[in-house]
Amino acid sequence: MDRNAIIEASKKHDIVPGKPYKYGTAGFRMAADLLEGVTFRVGLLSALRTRKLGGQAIGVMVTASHNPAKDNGVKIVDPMGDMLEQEWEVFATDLVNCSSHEVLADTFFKLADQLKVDLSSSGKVIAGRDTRPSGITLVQALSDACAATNTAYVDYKILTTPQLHYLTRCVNTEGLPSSYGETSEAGYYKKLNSAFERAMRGKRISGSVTVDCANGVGGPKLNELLKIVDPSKTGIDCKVVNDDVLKPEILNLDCGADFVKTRQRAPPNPKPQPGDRWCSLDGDADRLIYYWVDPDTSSFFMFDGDRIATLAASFIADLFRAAGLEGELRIGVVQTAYANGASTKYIEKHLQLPVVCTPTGVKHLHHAACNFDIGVYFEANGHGTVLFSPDAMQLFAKKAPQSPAQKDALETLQALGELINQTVGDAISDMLMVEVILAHKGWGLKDWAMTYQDLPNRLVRVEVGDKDLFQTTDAERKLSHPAGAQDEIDQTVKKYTNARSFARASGTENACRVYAEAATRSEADDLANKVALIVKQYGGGA
Ligand SMILES: CC(=O)N[C@H]1[C@@H](OP(=O)(O)O)O[C@H](CO)[C@@H](O)[C@@H]1O
Repeated sequence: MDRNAIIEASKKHDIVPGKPYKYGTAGFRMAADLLEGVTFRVGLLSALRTRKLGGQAIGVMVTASHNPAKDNGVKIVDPMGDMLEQEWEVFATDLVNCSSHEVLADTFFKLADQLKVDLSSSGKVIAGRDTRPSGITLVQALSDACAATNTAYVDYKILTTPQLHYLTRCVNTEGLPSSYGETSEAGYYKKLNSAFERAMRGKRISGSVTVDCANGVGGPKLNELLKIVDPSKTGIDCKVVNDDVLKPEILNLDCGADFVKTRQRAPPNPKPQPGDRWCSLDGDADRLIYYWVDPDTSSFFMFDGDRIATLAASFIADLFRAAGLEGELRIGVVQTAYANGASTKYIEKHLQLPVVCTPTGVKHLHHAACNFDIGVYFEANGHGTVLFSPDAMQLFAKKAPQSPAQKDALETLQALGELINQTVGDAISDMLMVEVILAHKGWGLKDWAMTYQDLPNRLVRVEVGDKDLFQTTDAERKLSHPAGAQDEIDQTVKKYTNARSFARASGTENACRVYAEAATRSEADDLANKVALIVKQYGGGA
């Protein structure tokens, strides 16, 4: 491998030196012009990682996020489709923060040495990007890094984030008994469609579902899937809205999962009619939020990640009982501190399932979910999935059913394991899962809404002088630094009924986040504002 080739390629994608960057909650995030040099360096890291893993392919995704002007991201996907191993996040950070092209090339060779990577072996990187034009120059930086390091490179062009995770796993399991599916976008649709039909088991979906696609990549991809879905088999009636990807400026504008979750209301356009079942994806189709306007009360009701997790966990636990598997496999739910306290209580007390709390970011939830035979994980914002361990899948296939009901439950479990994306939270796959579960339970949204009542809550973004002053412990539920801040938060929380509040530095934005919940709306709002003031006070001046 040629040092000069790396230096020359790096010069084409200069990086604006500034503050040090860290591999955050979901990869590196920053304005597109800065991200170009970062993406080149992510390519170098991937060239090392694929070789370290014996040539298994590494995925790199350039993604859409909430603010198309400022907030762009690049992240690395490991061979089985899960997030980059944490130890390697540090190496990624080291490469990104190199001060010159020469230092970068030297650091690359030094890391190869340190990690005992054979640079003469072969490696492979596959890439995907969202619908924004900035993605084109970003993947060019990636492909230049691969060329300079003799790494095979395949550009899958525009994809949803979960599709790239799917493809990464498929490439690496091709021809193996553990093959995850056909390594193509068409293979992804085929797998979903066939598992969806099998999971429905002749049940019919009642009413239509309207999917707001945030004017992001989920729109065209969902339309692709719908081309092969046969509604006569399941009764699915899926209407796709906000699927215009030709105008990048309207991505996530007044629509999408993040809009619905943070504003706690439906997108203004098109406007849902009372009683209609709606859901929203986010810009790269890895988050999902359901909602409706209750025709009886005319009030807006949202089914966020916590609700989707409880729905999935209760259905799968019922199937376990029906299949005679109780006690044989462990089901658990993984949440973050942002999960509504009422959902946690419902899972522990009503469903009688264990709950684990991890730091923010699906990489943490995913790893914790792997510790269960069936691990249901969702962030409150609608990002999550259900992981079925290989042992669990084998048991469903092998166990001899004692009755037609057991056979039915075992086959439904098997189909769910195929339908639900096993690599990462996938809004399209999760949406089909929700439709399957509602149809099996014979539930309308009212039934789903009645399972428990959310505690009123408020999430506030607080700009501070230095967010890095804020360090947390206890799965981000407490501040260890700055000294004194947590005591003040504790004293404030005590003054409210059924209250909980915490603060942490965002891993994707230059700000802190404060979450508060309490018995009433006004108490939750008031508490959030008080804690935000404490954070501001300790935040090192704006
Ligand atoms: C409160 C919240 O929604 N935080 C989001 C947000 O992370 P922050 O580290 O809070 O900025 O972006 C992450 C990546 O999309 C997502 O995983 C996470 O849930």
